[in-house]
Amino acid sequence: MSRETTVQRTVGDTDLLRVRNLKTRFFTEEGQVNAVEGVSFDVRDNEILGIVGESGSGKSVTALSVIDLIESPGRVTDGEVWYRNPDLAAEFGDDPDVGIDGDHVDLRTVPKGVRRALRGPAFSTIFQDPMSSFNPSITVGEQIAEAVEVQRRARSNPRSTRSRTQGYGLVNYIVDGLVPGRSYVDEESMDRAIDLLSQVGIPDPAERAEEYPHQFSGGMLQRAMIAQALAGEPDLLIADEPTTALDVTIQAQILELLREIQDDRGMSIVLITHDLGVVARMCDRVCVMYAGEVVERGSLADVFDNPTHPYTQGLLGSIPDLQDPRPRLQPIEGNVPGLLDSEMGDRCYFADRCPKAMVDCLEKPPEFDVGDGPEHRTRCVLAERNYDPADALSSDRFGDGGESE
Ligand SMILES: Nc1ncnc2c1ncn2[C@@H]1O[C@H](COP(=O)(O)OP(=O)(O)OP(=O)(O)O)[C@@H](O)[C@H]1O
Ligand code: NI
Repeated sequence: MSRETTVQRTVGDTDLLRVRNLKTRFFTEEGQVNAVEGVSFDVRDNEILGIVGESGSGKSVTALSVIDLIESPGRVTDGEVWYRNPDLAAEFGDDPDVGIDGDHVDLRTVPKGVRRALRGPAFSTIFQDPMSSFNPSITVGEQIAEAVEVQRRARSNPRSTRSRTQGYGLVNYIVDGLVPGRSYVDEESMDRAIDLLSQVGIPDPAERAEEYPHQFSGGMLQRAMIAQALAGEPDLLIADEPTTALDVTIQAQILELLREIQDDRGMSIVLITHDLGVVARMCDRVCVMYAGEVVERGSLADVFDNPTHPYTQGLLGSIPDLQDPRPRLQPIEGNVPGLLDSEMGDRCYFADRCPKAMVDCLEKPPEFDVGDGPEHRTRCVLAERNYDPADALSSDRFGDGGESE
């Protein structure tokens, strides 16, 4: 599917994904938590997009919202997720309920089952903890072969994308519901699994395929998880802190591997990390998140060479030496807010930690065009005016406990 998509795509249209004004809330006993607060970004073909920010800034929830994996008490309440897929666009072309824009389909408007069916062949994910992606009682090879099999059955169905994806969804659903210990993968799928294990750099892949997850080291299991994620030949791989738990040497190897597979397959990666060193080394473009918003975005050079938002400046002020194993971030003073709707208010969320906060910041800043590159945007009034100490905001202007005395 991904190859066809590449051939058929509109000339000049390089956006695989366009996320617009995405909002995700958790409805908790303490109140409504605005975890994602109107996030917009694009993922291009063949790129690695970084999403960076402190813990609790909304990176993971943003990614889960894109692939429709938010669970109760959470819900995506607003926004659009435009995915480029000509087959899907043609399939739903005459459906008045589905948003279509050229080859792009707004996934928030397609049936749930179709969306679920896209996980695997369109989008796949890897996480910090590879153990969570594997069943401890089934061999690694079998689990990867299963992913291959599901994908193959989906492809062998000659009918339309809709029935194909629905078929996939159904199979996926059935596979998910089966008890552990099954062993029905055929030889061809197992061969493919072994091939995938070898592609991600696992030595003696045929032997390793017969082992169980606990027999793998952390780095090797991370590789196996990547193999599993590649089984469906996805257009987009979402990697959420894929190397955080690994030691520096293994981390470098896994990053190298991600770079390689991205290159070889021409796929796109969204790389979520709190580590600016990783962003600098891996990413083509960057979104900086704070308190559920993208506060600055642009090319790596835009954001790293000319950071405009004081939050980005703060993060970059704390960028570590890549060779230096000491702690990664010197935290900016103060804490990420709790994101309770009742405490957020209509202001710049960073103002109470910002060394350049002004009276203007009591109003919520829009996304400004920085003007130094075609796509450099920032949610800070400093894009339009200089800091003036006469307008400085004293901490007692926040009635919400944001003062840092
Ligand atoms: N199930 C939930 N219920 C309530 N709030 C939640 C839930 N899941 C996430 N949140 C809130 O959403 C916000 C964003 O969380 P998220 O996990 O996206 O942060 P993150 O940037 O990925 O952080 P980290 O670097 O620690 O992974 C946080 O304030 C978090 O408390
Ligand atoms: Ni996270």
